[in-house]
Amino acid sequence: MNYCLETFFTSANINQIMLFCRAPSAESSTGLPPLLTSLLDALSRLLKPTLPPEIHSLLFPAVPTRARQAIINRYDPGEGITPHVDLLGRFGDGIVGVSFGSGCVMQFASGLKDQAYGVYLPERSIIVMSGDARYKWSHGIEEKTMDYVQTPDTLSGDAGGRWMKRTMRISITFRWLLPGAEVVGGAEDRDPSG
Ligand SMILES: O=C(O)CCC(=O)C(=O)O
Ligand SMILES: [Fe+2]
Repeated sequence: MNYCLETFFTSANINQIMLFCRAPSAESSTGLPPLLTSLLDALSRLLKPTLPPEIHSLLFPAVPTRARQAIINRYDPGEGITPHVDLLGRFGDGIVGVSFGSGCVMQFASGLKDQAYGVYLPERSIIVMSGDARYKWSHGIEEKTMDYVQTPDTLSGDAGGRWMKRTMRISITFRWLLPGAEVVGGAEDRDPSG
């Protein structure tokens, strides 16, 4: 969190940073900053026991052959992101992200099924999107300063949920760039889905 604030979010009007890294074999690739590389290593380690092996190797291949993007978003309380599916023409399957500083509810909606769910992403939690979650469901964050959350202790009883106040949240999300998509430029590069 402090690294991001000191390195990237040095002024109030910067709230999104994108970093790109080519596949290791590519010439002139400097790679991601060491802190993000260590974060990826930690995610790989932490998720190994829980993710299905094919999803784990999709996210953390032994030898990456594709270019990767890290997108870092900063949200002050009350800010959010419009529901979207990450750009189909730019990003591949397998998205992994971490919340820092604050939790928030992420809304998932499926137009096809006419269904919507809010999922609380606690601070320091990891989210993985793949398959239908990546392609068929939109995700977004409502512009709120608090989220009403049912916690495990309230789910079963009738005590209801709890209001969780948002503080500044920084998310770091890693996505694969589709072949050719590592060539950056043009108006579409700044959009709600990054
Ligand atoms: O802040 C987040 O966790 C989500 C960011 C996101 O969906 C995006 O940048 O495409
Ligand atoms: Fe997204």
